[in-house]
Amino acid sequence: MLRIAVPNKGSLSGPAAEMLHEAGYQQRRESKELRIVDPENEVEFFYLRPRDIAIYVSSGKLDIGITGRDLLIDSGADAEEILPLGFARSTFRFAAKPGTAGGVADLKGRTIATSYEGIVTQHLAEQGIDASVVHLDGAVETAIELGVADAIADVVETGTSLRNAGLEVFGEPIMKSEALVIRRTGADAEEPKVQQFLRRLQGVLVARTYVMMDYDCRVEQLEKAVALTPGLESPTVSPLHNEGWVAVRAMVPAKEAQRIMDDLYAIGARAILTTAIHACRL
Ligand SMILES: Nc1ncnc2c1ncn2[C@@H]1O[C@H](COP(=O)(O)OP(=O)(O)OP(=O)(O)O)[C@@H](O)[C@H]1O
Ligand SMILES: O=P(O)(O)OC[C@H]1O[C@H](OP(=O)(O)OP(=O)(O)O)[C@H](O)[C@@H]1O
Ligand SMILES: [Mg+2]
Repeated sequence: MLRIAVPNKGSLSGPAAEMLHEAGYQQRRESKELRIVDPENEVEFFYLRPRDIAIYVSSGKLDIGITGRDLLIDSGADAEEILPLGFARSTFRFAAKPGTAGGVADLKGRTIATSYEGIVTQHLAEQGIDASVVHLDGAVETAIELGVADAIADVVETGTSLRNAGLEVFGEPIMKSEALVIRRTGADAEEPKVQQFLRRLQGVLVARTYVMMDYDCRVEQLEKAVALTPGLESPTVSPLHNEGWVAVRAMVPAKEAQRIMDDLYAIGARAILTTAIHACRL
């Protein structure tokens, strides 16, 4: 049975459960459940604090886990990413009151509050900056106002939390994060159960990113049309009863679907339809 760590709270937990559900796995019914077994799929899910997941996975007691790249790196645990999942995207940045700091060099001798002490300490060491780091559990934006720190280092997504606290980012982003599937560093990459799990999640990612497009076009326009919709391998082209016409079917990126439909229409394609993909194995 494959043993998988899943975030039990916070920004990662809802989207992770949703993705696992879309991949056909049973998920817990109520938020207090700590562990469930999905016998049909031969997996067991452990609902753990997002921060602890890399540590469990690195211990080898759990095979894989879902966590954020920032949490993985911050933990210092001996685990590595094997599949980025495209949700909980964020950057990790320094921020301070406007005008107090222009770059990381200005942090020399200052105090920085953060919930990600590992990332910040490592980054400051790499930059050769001697500064103090204060660990806080959350809501670090308030630390400056209350005089606990001169600057903060925190997760930034929309920037709303910083704006609300009257703070401004400075310096280059320290890292970009998103949700990941992780495993113990150097664990068997070919393990069939792990591979099957990854294929299912990849199927969800593809189903979310692509739509299926169908259209009819004149044979003379086929080359131009196929250049607009090359598909993943190559589009399916079938004859139509009307001579001189073909039906074409190809996967296209969902974000580009409307533009592609306009371009196909402009070269004479008709009956252009898109349909959602619910699941797939490439
Ligand atoms: N507003 C956000 N937008 C996108 N990702 C976020 C956001 N806040 C946190 N994350 C990501 O979520 C992960 C942190 O999860 P965690 O549950 O520890 O914190 P949280 O989502 O802030 O929840 P809480 O602080 O309420 O416990 C990190 O990978 C982080 O990058
Ligand atoms: O740039 P934004 O879109 O505002 O998102 C970033 C904020 O979201 C998270 O805070 P959360 O609400 O989880 O509170 P926390 O600080 O207690 O973790 C994170 O710690 C930032 O404060
Ligand atoms: Mg938080």
